[in-house]
Amino acid sequence: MLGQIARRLGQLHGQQICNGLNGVRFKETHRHLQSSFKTVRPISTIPLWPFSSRPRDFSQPNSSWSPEMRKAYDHYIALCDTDNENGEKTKGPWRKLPSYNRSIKYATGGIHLSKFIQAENRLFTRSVKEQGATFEYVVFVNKEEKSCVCVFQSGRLLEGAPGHVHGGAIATMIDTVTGTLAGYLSGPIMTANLNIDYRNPMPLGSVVLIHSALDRIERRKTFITCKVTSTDESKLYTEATALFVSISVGHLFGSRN
Ligand SMILES: CCCCCCCC(=O)SCCNC(=O)CCNC(=O)[C@H](O)C(C)(C)COP(=O)(O)OP(=O)(O)OC[C@H]1O[C@@H](n2cnc3c(N)ncnc32)[C@H](O)[C@@H]1OP(=O)(O)O
Repeated sequence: MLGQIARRLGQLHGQQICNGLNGVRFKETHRHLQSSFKTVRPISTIPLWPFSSRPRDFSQPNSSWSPEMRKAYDHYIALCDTDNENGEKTKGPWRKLPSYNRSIKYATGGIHLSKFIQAENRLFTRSVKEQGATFEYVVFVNKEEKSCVCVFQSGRLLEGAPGHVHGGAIATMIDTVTGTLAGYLSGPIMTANLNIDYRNPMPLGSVVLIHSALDRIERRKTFITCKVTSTDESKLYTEATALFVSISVGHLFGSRN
């Protein structure tokens, strides 16, 4: 079978070159081959394993980010750990968290497991492929202060009231950011309670900061507070409190222990 495929590929390749011998297409094919050879990577840089072993981080800047989103991102990146010219690490109070399109990818080897376990599933906030259409966001945590900040740019598919962000989309982001902080501090958790006060309508396409901080931990309960503001923090859009309960992985499979 493999032999047949190889032979057929060889035939097709041959056909293309033979066709090219009859005129202009030869020059085109020749030019194409020449330029292809110029861009061929040295063998040492070609990965032996054809699948990437690193999941894609969806919270990297992309062309849909507005200058305001990029400015806020750059502001927090500058406060993260950096490598100076001598290769030494300079400690910063903030750390950028990666963001994958499935939670399973945070686990060691998760990128491979995700190809087998419910492979079609996607994290809600990362489920639309078109950049900028829904949720563009990046989360930074401050371990010392037990807080985090998310820079969030809403996309055109998140409309609720005309020209403004849907309350459910705002709730989604609040759940995501407070849940990320609770998980960072307490390990595996699930949202038990979310209280939201919508103070001002949020214009669609705007960039906001979602600030979350630990209120307290009581036994299995992690209480988080949250405020959503404009990037200069002059305008308050939303306030919330959230309760997360620590769970065992078995809880997701119906076990209560
Ligand atoms: C990378 C992206 C991160 C995104 C994060 C997003 C996270 C999510 O959206 S999760 C999805 C939404 N949440 C759910 O589906 C959870 C559904 N609920 C459950 O599974 C369970 O009710 C669960 C896990 C919350 C609690 O159940 P269980 O483990 O049996 O805990 P239980 O013993 O009843 O309660 C533990 C404590 O929490 C308290 N508690 C539980 N639920 C609540 C509640 N709704 N309100 C107040 N307190 C509560 C209990 O009173 C108890 O308190 P205490 O320790 O003082 O006695």
